[in-house]
Formats: sequence, structure tokens, C-alpha cells
Amino acid sequence: MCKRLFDAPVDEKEACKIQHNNRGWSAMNYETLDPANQRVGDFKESFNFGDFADGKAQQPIPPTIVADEPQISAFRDLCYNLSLKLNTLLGIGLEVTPPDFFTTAHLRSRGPSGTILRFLRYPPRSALGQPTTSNDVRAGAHSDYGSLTLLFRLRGQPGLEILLRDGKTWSPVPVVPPGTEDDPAPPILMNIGDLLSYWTNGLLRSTVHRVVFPSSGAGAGAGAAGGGLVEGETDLDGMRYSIAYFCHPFGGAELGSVPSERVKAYKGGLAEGNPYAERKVLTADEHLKMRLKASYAQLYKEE
Ligand SMILES: O=C(O)CCC(=O)C(=O)O
Ligand SMILES: [Fe+2]
Repeated sequence: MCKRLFDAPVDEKEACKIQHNNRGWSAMNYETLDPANQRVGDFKESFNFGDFADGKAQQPIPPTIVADEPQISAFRDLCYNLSLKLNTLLGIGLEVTPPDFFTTAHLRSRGPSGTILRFLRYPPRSALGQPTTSNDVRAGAHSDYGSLTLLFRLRGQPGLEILLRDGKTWSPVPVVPPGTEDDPAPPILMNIGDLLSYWTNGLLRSTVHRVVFPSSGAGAGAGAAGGGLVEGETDLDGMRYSIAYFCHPFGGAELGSVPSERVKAYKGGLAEGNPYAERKVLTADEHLKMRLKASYAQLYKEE
């Protein structure tokens, strides 16, 4: 479905261009996740889905995937249900009072949220019209803007790296970590985002990560990504595909530290856990707007 979407004629995608509501299509190099260090934007295309109502998207959708809307909506619902469970487990683990503190902040009944289901496609270097430098990345270094992220990747498509505590070493995140080799699909990766970092004074770290071009070997160029992919998929032309579900609480949720003895006892400090943090209590909406403005310079330049 991702392949069909991104293969759609460019005017179909153009008609769904990303808006200030963070929904829609973002073209190659349009988003820059690490503006301080990138020469050009990310070498990726993405499509963000916001809310659905009765299986219908509440935003323009390329005709090519209109028939898929109910399935995308159902998948988004599954991600939502899983994110609520994970939020409950985090509340229990951190001894937050009440333990469903995070969960209730995420209920759809609380109001609109920044939650986004995102399809992503990253071309191989060989498919780019422009020469790339060693500094160019598929997705620049960043932390995620929501509370937690669910990430779905494909076998044979490495590239995701996290920044270690030392602040300079990048470590690859295996798609199929040891013990999951026999799973029918790679496990869902869960990442902590900025909001859980705010809420826990940095006890939960908003992991800085990026997506790099493979240097050589698996997934490096056209054809190389064929081996070990999902059954039936042999022709992805070296493209890397992923899907991210960015879980956000309702827009008015305040990001002060949560009632928890464990959080209170944590002395690591917010600055260590979240590079963007200042100790001013923002709402989820204020934080999201701030982050979007930094990564979509073109979209926000008139303001
Ligand atoms: O594609 C991936 O593996 C990661 C994407 C990502 O970090 C993001 O979209 O925020
Ligand atoms: Fe990310």
C-alpha cells in the first residue's frame, strides 16, 4: 500500500500536500529533522494520516488509495489500542498516581490530538537525481514529538540508529533482534518521545535517532533489498519502507512532571533527558507547534 501511494502521480500527491495540521504528503527533501546539521532536507517521502471518522480520512487522500481507507483506519485504531495499553504499563511501572494517568490523557474522548500514522519511503542513493555527500541522511537526527512511537520496519531494511548516552556514538537498531528471528513479522519497535520525557523529568529518555543510507551490503542499492523481505515482496527497488505511529495526548494536556515518587526521586534532570526542554510547562499542542516549525521551514516561513 505504501508503494502504491508513493508511486501515485505527483499531482495526486501534490493535491494532498502537508498542511499546518501536520496531515498529508511531504515530498523528498521537504522535511528537515536536523536543520542545524543538514545541507538539504531528509531523503524520504512521507504521508501523514490524522483522524478518521467512520473509516473515512478527514483530509485529502490520493485517489490511488481511497479504496484502502477503511484498512488504514482500522490499522490506526489497532495502534491506538496498543498505545493505550503501553501507556497504562508505563504508569504502573513508574508508580504514577493514579496509574492510568498517561492513559486517560490519551483517550480520544478528551479531544483532538496530534496523533499521526505516517507512511515513509526512503529511496536508495542510486535512485537520486543528485549526488549525495557522506553528511546526507534519510532522516536527520531528532527525537520524536509525541509521547511514544510505534515503528514498523521490514526485514533486510536496516538504517535506524540511536544516539548513545555519550552523545556521539550512533548504534544501529536491529530490525530483527536476537530471539525474534522466527517471528512471522519483525517486532514493533517502541520509542519514547519528548512528552514522556517532560512528564517524567527525563527519567524516560526521548531517544535521539536518525535513519542513514546503508553504506554497502544489505539494502545498499537497487535490488539489494530483495533478500529476506516480507514474503511475496521481491521488487522494492532498494527502497526502504517503514510505518510510524506517533502517539500524542489531547492537545490541552499539560506536560509538567507527573505525580510519582519514582519520578520525584529521579535527579537526572530534564535537560539530560530531552535536549529541547526548558522547565516551562507547555501543553502538548504548544510543544508540537514548536517542533513542526523547526522541521518544516518552508511551510512556516510566511509566519
Ligand atoms: O523510518 C524509520 O525507521 C524511522 C522514522 C522516524 O524516526 C520518524 O519518522 O520519526
Ligand atoms: Fe523518529
